[in-house]
Amino acid sequence: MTTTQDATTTPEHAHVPDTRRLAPEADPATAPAEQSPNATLYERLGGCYGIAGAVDILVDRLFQNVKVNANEKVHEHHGNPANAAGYKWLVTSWSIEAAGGPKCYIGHDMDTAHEHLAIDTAGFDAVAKEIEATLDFVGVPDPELREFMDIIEGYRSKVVQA
Ligand code: HEM
Repeated sequence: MTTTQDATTTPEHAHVPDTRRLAPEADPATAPAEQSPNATLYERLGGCYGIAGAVDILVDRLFQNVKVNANEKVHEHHGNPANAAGYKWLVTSWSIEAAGGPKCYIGHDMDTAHEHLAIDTAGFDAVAKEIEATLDFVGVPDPELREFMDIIEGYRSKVVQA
């Protein structure tokens, strides 16, 4: 027997969970239930769950982005799916610290991390576009989105070394 979808009901899968809204219930330690008016950007982005959720999507997109991977040295890293999990951890923890959250980043500073990659302005712009599009995609409000993009822009001169 086959079942038919009732057009008047919303199918289960149509509901896309908002990871930022889930954060307080999911992890009260990192995302306070009540946000004070002077909450850090880290808190306003939804704490560890909000940031990790965005980075999960971002890194998958970066690994597939044609402009980002036009740089052969970048592609040596981003072209290998085995690098995804570790890279997601590093970018998540870097972002947590950059947004004013707890100290947890164990990777290199931004100069050292990118010095062997010969990243040019076009490469940086391609990544910045993906970061902005991803924050928008997961529903980060405009003030928080702008604040985080200003932080990213502040690292341009350290990352662009070509
Ligand atoms: C402000 C912007 C950026 C941030 C915050 C950032 C963040 C990071 C972090 C946290 C790491 C890990 C460092 C480590 O392994 O210790 C990393 C490595 C890397 N980044 Fe970036 N990145 C930025 C821009 C870019 C751009 C524009 C590209 C390419 C066009 C890029 C490509 C890479 C690659 C390929 C690696 C891995 C290098 C390796 O392990 O050989 N990044 N980045």
